[in-house]
Amino acid sequence: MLTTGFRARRAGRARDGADGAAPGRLPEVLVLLCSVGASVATVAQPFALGRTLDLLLRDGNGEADGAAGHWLALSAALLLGELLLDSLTSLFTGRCNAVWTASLRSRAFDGLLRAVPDHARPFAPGDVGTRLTLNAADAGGAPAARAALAASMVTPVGALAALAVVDVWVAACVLAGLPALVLVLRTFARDTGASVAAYQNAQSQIASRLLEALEGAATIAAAGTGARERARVLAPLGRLAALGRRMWALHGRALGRSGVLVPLLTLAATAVGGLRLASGALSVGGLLAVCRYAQLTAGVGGAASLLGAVVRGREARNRTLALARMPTLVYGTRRLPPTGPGDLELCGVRVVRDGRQVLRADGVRVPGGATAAVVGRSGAGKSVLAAVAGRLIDPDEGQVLLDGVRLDRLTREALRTEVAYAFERPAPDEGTVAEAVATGPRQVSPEQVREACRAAGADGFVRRLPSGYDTPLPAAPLSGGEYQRLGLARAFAHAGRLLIMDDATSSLDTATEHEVDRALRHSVRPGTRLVVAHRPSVAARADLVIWLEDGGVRAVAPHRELWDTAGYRAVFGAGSTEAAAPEASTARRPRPEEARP
Ligand SMILES: Nc1ncnc2c1ncn2[C@@H]1O[C@H](COP(=O)(O)OP(=O)(O)OP(=O)(O)O)[C@@H](O)[C@H]1O
Repeated sequence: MLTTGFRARRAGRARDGADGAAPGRLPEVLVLLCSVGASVATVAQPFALGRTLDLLLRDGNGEADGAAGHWLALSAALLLGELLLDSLTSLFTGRCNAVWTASLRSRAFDGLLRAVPDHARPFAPGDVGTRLTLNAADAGGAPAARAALAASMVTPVGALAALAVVDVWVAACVLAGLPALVLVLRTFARDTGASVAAYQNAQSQIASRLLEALEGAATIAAAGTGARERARVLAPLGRLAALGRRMWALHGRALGRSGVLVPLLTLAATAVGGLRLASGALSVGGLLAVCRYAQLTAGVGGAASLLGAVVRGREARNRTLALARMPTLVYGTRRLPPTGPGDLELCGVRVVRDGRQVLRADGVRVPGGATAAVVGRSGAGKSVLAAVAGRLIDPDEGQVLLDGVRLDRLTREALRTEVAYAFERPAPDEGTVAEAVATGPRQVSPEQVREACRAAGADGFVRRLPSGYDTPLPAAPLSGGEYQRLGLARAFAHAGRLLIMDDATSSLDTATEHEVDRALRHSVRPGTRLVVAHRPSVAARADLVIWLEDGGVRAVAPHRELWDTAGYRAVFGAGSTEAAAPEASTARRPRPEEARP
C-alpha cells in the first residue's frame, strides 16, 4: 500500500516536472491545439460574417430562405468558440509554464548537487540563485510561447488563404507587402538574442555581489564601507539599464515598423477591394471579408512579443541547464576488502587548476588506523589533498588507494559508507537536530546519535535546546562552534574506515578541540584519520604530519621530527609557543618506514 502510494506520488511529481523529468510535449501540444483552434475561429469569422451580411441584404430584397439565420448562428458560435479556446489557452499556458519551470529548475539543481565540486566553483551563489529563479522561469515560459508563436502564424496564413479564395487580387496585394513585415521580425529576433544574454548576465552579477555583501555584512558595518559596497553591488546596474533600454528600443522599433506597415497594407488591400467592388467582381460582404482578412494577415507583425519571449527563453534555458551539464563523478563496481584497516596511499597524484599545479603527492602513505595531520600555509593545497583523498574530486594524474583499491574503481555506496567527511561549515538541515546527525549513508540509531554528539562535545548544548534532540535545526539558536560540532557529530556517526576532517574544528576552542580529539580516538569507530590542521597542537597529537608547501609534499614525518625545521615552525607562525610537546600524543606512532618524507 505504502509502495503504491509512493509510486503514485512519484508519478505525480514526474508529471509536474518537479523531479527533473522533462514534462513531455503534452502541455505544449494543448497550448498549440487551443491556440490553433482559436485562430481558426478567428479566421472563419470574417467569412461567416460577410456571408451573413450578403444573405441579410438579399433577404432585405425579399428573397428570404432562412439561410441568413444559419450563418448568423455560425458566426455567434465561432465568436463563443474563440472566447472559450482563448480561456483554455491561458489555462494551459500557465500549467505548461509551471511544469517546465519546475522541471528545468530540478534538473539544474540536481546537476549542481551531483557535480564535481571544482566544476561548480566558478558559479557564484548569487549567479546560481539567478539561474534557478529568474532564468528558470523565463526558460519555462519558452515552450508555451513557442506553441503560441506557431499558432499565431495560423491566423495570417489562414487569412491569406481565405483572402485568395474571396479575391485573388487583394491577396496578391497583401502578399507583396508581407516580406517587409517578415524582415522586421527577423531583425528583431537577431538583435534581441545578443542583448538578452548580456542582460541576464548583468542580473546575475548584481545578485552575486549582493550575496557577497550580505555574507560580509558585519565586516562592512565595522569598516563603515557601506556606501562603497553599495556602489560595488550596483556597478553593473548602468549596463543592465542600458541593455534594458536597448531591448525596449528594439521591441518598440519592431512594433513601430510593423505598426506603420500594417495600416499601409490594410489600406492598400481596401483600395484594391474597393476597385474590385466597383467593377462588380466583389460583393459588399466580400469587401467586408477582404478588409478583415487583410488586417489579420498583416497581424504577423504582432508576433514580435512572442518571438521576444522565445528568444529570452532560449538564452535563459542555456544558462539554467549549464548547471545540469556539469561533469559528475563516474563510479566503479568494486568494493573494499571487508576487514581492511584503512590504508591510504597517494601514488603519482597531480592536480592542475587553471593551468597551475596545485597538488603533487607521490608515495604518500597513511597506515591504517593512524591519524595524519595535513599542514601548510594558506593555499598550500591542504583542501585539495583532502578532496582527492576521499574522492570528492579526481586527480588529473595518478591514483589514490584505500586498502589497495583505487578509489575511482569503488561503487558510490562503498566509497560513501567507508569515507566520511567533516568540513568547516556543515550543510544546513531542515529536520530536527537528531535527524541532522542521523542523516547519511548509514542507518544510525538514536543511541548512536547521542554517542556521536557526546564525542563531538555537542550533547551538552543539544540537551539544553527547547526540545533537546527533537528541536528543529532552523529553530535552534546555535553558535558557529556549536553548529560545527553538530557537523562533527554527523561525521562521527557515519565514520567509515577513513575519516577526513577539513578545518572541521576551526571554530572550537583549544580545550574543546582537545576533548573532541580524545573522544575521536576512543568513542568513534576506529579508522584512519586525515585532519587538515592549522594548530601545532593538532599536528603534535597526530601520528604523522603531511607538510605541504606550494602544492607539493615537503615532508611526511612525525611533528616532533619536523619541529626542528625552521620552515615547518614558520607554518604555525614564527616563534609560536603553542608547539605541544611531542609526548602529548598517546597514540601509536607509525614505524619509520610508514612515514616517508
Ligand atoms: N577549482 C579550483 N580552481 C582554481 N584554483 C583552485 C581550485 N581549487 C584549488 N585551487 C587553488 O589551489 C590552491 C590550493 O588550494 P587549497 O584550498 O587546497 O588551499 P589550502 O591549503 O586548503 O588553503 P587554506 O588553508 O587557506 O584553506 C589555491 O591556490 C587555490 O586557489
